[in-house]
Amino acid sequence: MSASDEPLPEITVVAGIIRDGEGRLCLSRRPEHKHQGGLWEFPGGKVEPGEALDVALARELHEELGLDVTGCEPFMTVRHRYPDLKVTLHFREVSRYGGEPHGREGQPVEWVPLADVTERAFPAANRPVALALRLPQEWVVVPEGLDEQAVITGLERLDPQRQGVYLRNWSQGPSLSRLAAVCRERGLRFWIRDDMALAVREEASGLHLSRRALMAASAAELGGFAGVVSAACHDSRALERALALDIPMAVVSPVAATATHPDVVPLGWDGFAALTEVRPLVFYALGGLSPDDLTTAREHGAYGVAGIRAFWPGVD
Ligand SMILES: Nc1nc2c([nH]c(=O)n2[C@H]2C[C@H](O)[C@@H](COP(=O)(O)OP(=O)(O)OP(=O)(O)O)O2)c(=O)[nH]1
Ligand SMILES: [Mg+2]
Repeated sequence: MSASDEPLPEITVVAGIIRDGEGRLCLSRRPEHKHQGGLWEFPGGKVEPGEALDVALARELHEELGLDVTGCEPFMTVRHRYPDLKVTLHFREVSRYGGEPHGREGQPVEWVPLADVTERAFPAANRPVALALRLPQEWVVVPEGLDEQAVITGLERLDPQRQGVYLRNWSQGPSLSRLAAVCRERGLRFWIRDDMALAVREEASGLHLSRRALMAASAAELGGFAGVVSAACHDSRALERALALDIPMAVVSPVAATATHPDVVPLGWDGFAALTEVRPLVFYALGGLSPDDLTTAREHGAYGVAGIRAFWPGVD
């Protein structure tokens, strides 16, 4: 057996997304002599055998930063293969803690504004998490059959902190400019379908590629887009295509059965997890879900949930 055939060591790590009152993130710098030394990280460390993730995170953040963590929720999971090590990184949002973080092991610790986080040099596994921090946890597809005024009313009720919107059926046609203006004015992140020139012109936050556009796209062309490109994916072929094009976000469906596609076999959460595992993208789960499925989605490799009617603000 040659060295390259030997199985890589594998570790499970838990790391904290810790914010202060101004929304800045707590980052620390890894000591030079450690794996990925000198790079910035979300504080945390290895999970011990049989240890629950919450317990491991509280222990690590106490050891490394002197924090007392009393609440945390799943944020996202990234699986990454370094040349010398396979890591499963469970990132968790720290929702309640006491104390002020300080480097108890001599490591530099800083509060970094969200806009500056991507400037820091991170280990390669952190790429999806650095992007996810800037993305909404709910990706809302505008339902069909509404008139323009009803869409505007809905857009005005979405929460820009938590939600982004896909102007799917409105991506072409005369209403688009008016709807895009409402989104920009409200600071609501919005995606346009397939047409990159239009997405640039409307200053869209994102360009969402249907399967057909995904298969036809070129990396050179997409590289010129400053926003976030996402891809509609139903199978590993589409995901491989997205990876080859360096697309950072994928909307994977259908997780559950939907009325709109009764003939399609749903992935189920296990199928979703199998499809997304070991692929360094930011995933949204779509199909038969509601906003209440966020935690389940995050436990199966997604960062966010996507949907149509169950996410669209009701008109009362
Ligand atoms: N904490 C943390 N580790 C990360 C991140 N990104 C990333 O690739 N890693 C990798 C680097 C390491 O291989 C591994 C974390 O292991 P570690 O050496 O910090 O573990 P530990 O805190 O338990 O330290 P030790 O007791 O083994 O010295 O995960 C990240 O954002 N935060
Ligand atoms: Mg550590």
